Amino acid sequence: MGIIEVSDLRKQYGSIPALKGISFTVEAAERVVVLGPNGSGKTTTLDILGGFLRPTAGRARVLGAYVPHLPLNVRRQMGFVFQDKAGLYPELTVRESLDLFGGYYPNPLPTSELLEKLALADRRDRWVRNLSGGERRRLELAVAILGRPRLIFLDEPTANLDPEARLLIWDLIEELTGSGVTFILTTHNLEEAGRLGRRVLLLREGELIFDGPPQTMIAQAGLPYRISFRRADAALPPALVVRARVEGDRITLPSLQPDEDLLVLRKSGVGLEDVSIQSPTLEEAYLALLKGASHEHHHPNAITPSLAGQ
Ligand SMILES: Nc1ncnc2c1ncn2[C@@H]1O[C@H](COP(=O)(O)OP(=O)(O)OP(=O)(O)O)[C@@H](O)[C@H]1O
Repeated sequence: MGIIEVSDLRKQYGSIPALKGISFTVEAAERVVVLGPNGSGKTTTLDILGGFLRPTAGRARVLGAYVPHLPLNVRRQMGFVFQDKAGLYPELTVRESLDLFGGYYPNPLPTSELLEKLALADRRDRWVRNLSGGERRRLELAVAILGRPRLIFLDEPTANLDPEARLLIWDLIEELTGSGVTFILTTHNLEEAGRLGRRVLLLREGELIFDGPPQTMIAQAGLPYRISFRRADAALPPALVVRARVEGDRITLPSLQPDEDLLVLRKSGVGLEDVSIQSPTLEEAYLALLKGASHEHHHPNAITPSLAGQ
């Protein structure tokens, strides 16, 4: 049984279809990044899985219970950082907040350990109302993990954070995954998605158009690699010269088969120096797949055959 099992989930806000029937399963200790443009249904998905929002149709089972009625013993195993929805009390200090929320759980992490982990030790006596945005986010994360949850939802956990705070959060997420915690998070930062996401769910207009590892997403987009090398005297083979971009003594060649093209180059006697092969980025793949999906999306089943097998 998966930690999360979603089947043909739909959400309609009046006449707005926010989710048009998505299905997926998440296993223990997976780290799933939900990607998609503004309004594609990411927050709606997390809200439904957290038990905060009733789906219009379809089913979602979380830790063995069906949403939206998640019993207390299930909710105690879940942690959340949601945009602008954290129930922090402005008139409490950081330490008082952790002590208060810790009281809700049978075996909370010690406050001192949380302060240390989230680099909040020197802010322990500051009122929540006076915390900076980044400090507040770190406190929200501390509250999310203090009950030792098995499943953590993070909606844009590092939005507007400085690079240091972002790294601290990435390290914490990786550490917790190592101890078996399951994460489902959203981000608009493709670097973050590539770093954290062992699996990507890509939403567009309420439809799931890709589900798989970031590397597969890059491959799926069918974008060229870039072979780059320094110019030598010999001419490029005519088959490749039409694709080459020349800048000073550096030549860049877009290539769908970099290994084959390199072989052709080497055989042709072109002296290659400083050769590098650059893969398309996750961001390029993201943009390409969304464009492909927009092309398809007037058809009733918007998942293209090549994506459907993922
Ligand atoms: N309470 C609501 N009432 C009406 N429409 C809503 C409501 N909440 C969300 N929507 C609409 O549902 C769609 C999906 O919204 P959702 O917040 O899930 O998108 P998102 O992918 O999280 O976007 P973002 O990246 O901007 O956070 C959008 O068109 C949004 O306007």
